[in-house]
Amino acid sequence: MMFADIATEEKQRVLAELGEVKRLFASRGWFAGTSGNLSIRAGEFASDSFNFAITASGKDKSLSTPEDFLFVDQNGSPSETTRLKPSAETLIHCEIYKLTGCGAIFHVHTVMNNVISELFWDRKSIPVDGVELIKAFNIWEEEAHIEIPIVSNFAHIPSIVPEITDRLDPRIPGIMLRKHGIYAWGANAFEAKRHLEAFEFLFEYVYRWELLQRK
Ligand SMILES: CSC[C@@H](O)[C@@H](O)C(=O)COP(=O)(O)O
Ligand SMILES: [Zn+2]
Repeated sequence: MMFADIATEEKQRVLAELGEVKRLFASRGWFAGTSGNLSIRAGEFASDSFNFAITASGKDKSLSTPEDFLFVDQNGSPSETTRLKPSAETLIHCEIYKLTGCGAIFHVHTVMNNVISELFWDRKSIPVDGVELIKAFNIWEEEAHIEIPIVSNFAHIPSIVPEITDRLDPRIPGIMLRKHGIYAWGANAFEAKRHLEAFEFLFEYVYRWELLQRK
């Protein structure tokens, strides 16, 4: 969908929702040292044509300013003239939208997600066994076992993308970057937030349980 064809109200809705999520996550300390980025799609999705609003790069995300977000297209290029720079990790958002057709993507760095990504790096995924909160991912089997994929982290962002393409599991609405952070997505901001919160809960559960087993 062309950016010019998206209604002004839809663009305003997306910016308002992003602002709200950003403030909430900032209050949880989820944007340490300018880390993290958030995006919400605006308008219709086609795998080769879509637009989304994303956090501008390198900003203090605990502050709210008129220059917090900009719209980009499916290639990560600004949809309109702006002096703002999109997140350095915009290409990861582009790829996740393309692969899933989702409506929102939230990325945060936490100590817990960094520790757990290194703890399970050898197996390239984080195992979770039968924890109730797996249901937040719409997985309803009794005692479900899931594996949350972990991919390599490179300073050169385009190098991270092929591994995401390869490892993304359609059942699991998130992917971990090694010693970097989690990307979680959903059909809309409500769902992406639910998924992100569930991931962080499960990471802490798995970490604590793992420590108890090792005693
Ligand atoms: C300042 S450390 C975090 C960054 O390197 C990056 O991983 C990140 O999440 C934020 O980058 P940004 O370009 O602001 O979206
Ligand atoms: Zn990051």
